Amino acid sequence: MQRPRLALVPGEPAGVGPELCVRALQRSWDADLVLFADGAALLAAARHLGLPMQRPAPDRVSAPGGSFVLHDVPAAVAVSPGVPAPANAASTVAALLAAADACLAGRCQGMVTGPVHKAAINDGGIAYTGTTGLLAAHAGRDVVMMLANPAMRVALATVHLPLRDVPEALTPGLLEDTLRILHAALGKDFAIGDPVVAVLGLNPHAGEDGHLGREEIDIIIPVLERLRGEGMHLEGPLPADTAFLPAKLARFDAVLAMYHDQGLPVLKHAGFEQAVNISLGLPYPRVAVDHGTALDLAGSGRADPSSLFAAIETCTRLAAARAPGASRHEPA
Ligand SMILES: NC(=O)c1ccc[n+]([C@@H]2O[C@H](COP(=O)([O-])OP(=O)(O)OC[C@H]3O[C@@H](n4cnc5c(N)ncnc54)[C@H](O)[C@@H]3O)[C@@H](O)[C@H]2O)c1
Ligand SMILES: N[C@H](C(=O)O)[C@H](O)COP(=O)(O)O
Repeated sequence: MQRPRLALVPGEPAGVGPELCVRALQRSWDADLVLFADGAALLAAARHLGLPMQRPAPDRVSAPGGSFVLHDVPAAVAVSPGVPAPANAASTVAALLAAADACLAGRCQGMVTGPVHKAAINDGGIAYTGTTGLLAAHAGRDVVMMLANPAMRVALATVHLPLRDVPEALTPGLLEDTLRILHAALGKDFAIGDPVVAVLGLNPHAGEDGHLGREEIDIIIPVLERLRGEGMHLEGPLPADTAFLPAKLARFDAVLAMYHDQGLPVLKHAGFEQAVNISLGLPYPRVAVDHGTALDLAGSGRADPSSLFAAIETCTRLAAARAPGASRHEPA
């Protein structure tokens, strides 16, 4: 089977993304990496880290030791590590969309992204709630965010919303679409037959039979009953405070949390370094780091590249599993 070509996008150029990409370019992978980035910021990060980096040339292939293929998306103003410039919001988004276009056109077989600073993009005048939403709108698909590490997979019914907006956003339609996308991806991308999904309640103690909130009774339970009728193996709604107890978690292929901070603190606590963020439902595999821009570390050389490395490995396996004629295997 051919090695997949993966689009690698550092994300916010003033964050740790460029230096983590430079570290990735020192290693050999089972994929060819094509950088969609500001080449000057990458070269500056390499100089700063004292790592080799060859000037990109059109005929170059990626190889360990800093040789890389570049789709150059120059930043509007010089990059200063640790200080995002709103003027660079457009080029940060343009790099993500150029990589998405390469994936949609089949020139790349997957996308790996570093962290993006949501406030910097919005301060630059571009409405942006996250890269998952950007890529979903660009592809015209409904997409589900799922984070995974060796201990667990956690998908989210709602993502980057103010907490006060969550109950209203949690409609039967949204929940049903989310569960269908999650169920299909666990089968197609992760080769799990008849996956078991734990669905959390929204309220404390899953609403305590309606005494602590009615979303479980009015929204979640009817959707679960409907989808169970189609044969999906769904447990819940479970009280979130005990759903992650190891003995329970071991029975689930994935947990669906109702909102961002219901599920992600548990996952990130259990393994920040090895966790990755996978977009389910896109026409191509997209995997991101689980951490943010770490502006406090940018330029220090102390940022841990483990999540980016795990994202490259996961995306390589997902791309290989989707390749024509691929045998089915468990990719992550
Ligand atoms: N994948 C993404 O695009 C992504 C993910 C999460 C947060 N963000 C964004 O990043 C920005 C900053 O978010 P935050 O401060 O809440 O989270 P953060 O992950 O940037 O930082 C939280 C803490 O973790 C540390 N940390 C993060 N990455 C690290 C690494 N690779 N190695 C060592 N330590 C690391 C930081 O130094 C900090 O102490 C926000 O705009 C947020 O929305 C983006
Ligand atoms: N919710 C993600 C996390 O906590 O890791 C993160 O903010 C990035 O999401 P996007 O890939 O949609 O930007």
